[in-house]
Amino acid sequence: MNMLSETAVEKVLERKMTNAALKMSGKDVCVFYGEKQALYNVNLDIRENTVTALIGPSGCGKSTFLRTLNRMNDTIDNCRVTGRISLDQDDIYDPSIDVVELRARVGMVFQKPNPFPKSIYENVAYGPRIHGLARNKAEFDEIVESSLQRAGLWNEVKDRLNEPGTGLSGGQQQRLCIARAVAVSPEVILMDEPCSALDPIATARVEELIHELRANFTIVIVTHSMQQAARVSQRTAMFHMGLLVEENDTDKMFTNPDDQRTQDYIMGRFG
Ligand SMILES: Nc1ncnc2c1ncn2[C@@H]1O[C@H](COP(=O)(O)OP(=O)(O)OP(=O)(O)O)[C@@H](O)[C@H]1O
Repeated sequence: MNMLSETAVEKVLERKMTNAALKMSGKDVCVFYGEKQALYNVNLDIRENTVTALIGPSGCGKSTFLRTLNRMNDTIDNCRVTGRISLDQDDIYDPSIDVVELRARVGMVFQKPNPFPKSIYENVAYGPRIHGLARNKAEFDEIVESSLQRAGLWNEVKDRLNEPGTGLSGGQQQRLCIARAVAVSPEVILMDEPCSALDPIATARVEELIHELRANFTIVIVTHSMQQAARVSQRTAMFHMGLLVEENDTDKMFTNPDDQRTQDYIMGRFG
């Protein structure tokens, strides 16, 4: 966060953590791809202003669970979700839910940076435009600037807002995608291995950003990197073969996990 000192940010976060309210909740979530079941009765709470990391070996269902949180699975043919997933108590699979609005409230950042083939400015202004969040140029300018500020990218791009987003470096493109997600004022941001295509310096920058974004957003991140989960999250959920085997405070998870499978995974014994 650019406007507050680090100590001020820590204080805000500390206050928010102690009162962290339930933001989303999965109850008995099962997911099927055709005949194949990918998730089995997952129960997981996502707390406000908290970074929740989803970890586990390849194919365990982390991304599948992440995608249930904003119904991205709807876009996959033959994918079926059962159970209940709520956002502020409301069932997001209820037929009355407007999926476009849901995805504005629960935004997503993908593995590979995927800016639109448009200018940096337009990449950020696009969402606010389709959701009618600004009335005139001044309001769009304000959203674009504040979103780029929040994504820690403003100073690097403020003099070239009309240049293509695809001309930025990989790390800058990913921060542009984060600015794009932030621009529609989501409540929750889902991140599916957001650093897997980035070098260590760009990764560190995005991790720092995740830490700052927590003051204003609830974040759920899928990561293959245990070190990353330990660095960025406060809660960690460990999946194995479609089951949620453990959910715990991140510190505990990485020092003294309750489940043997978590221990084995953390020690590199499988996956
Ligand atoms: N579109 C799909 N169609 C059919 N099966 C799928 C599809 N997507 C995922 N699966 C299967 O569902 C299971 C869980 O996959 P998922 O991608 O959620 O795991 P993951 O833990 O995120 O894995 P990775 O770390 O490798 O990305 C796997 O067996 C996978 O093959």
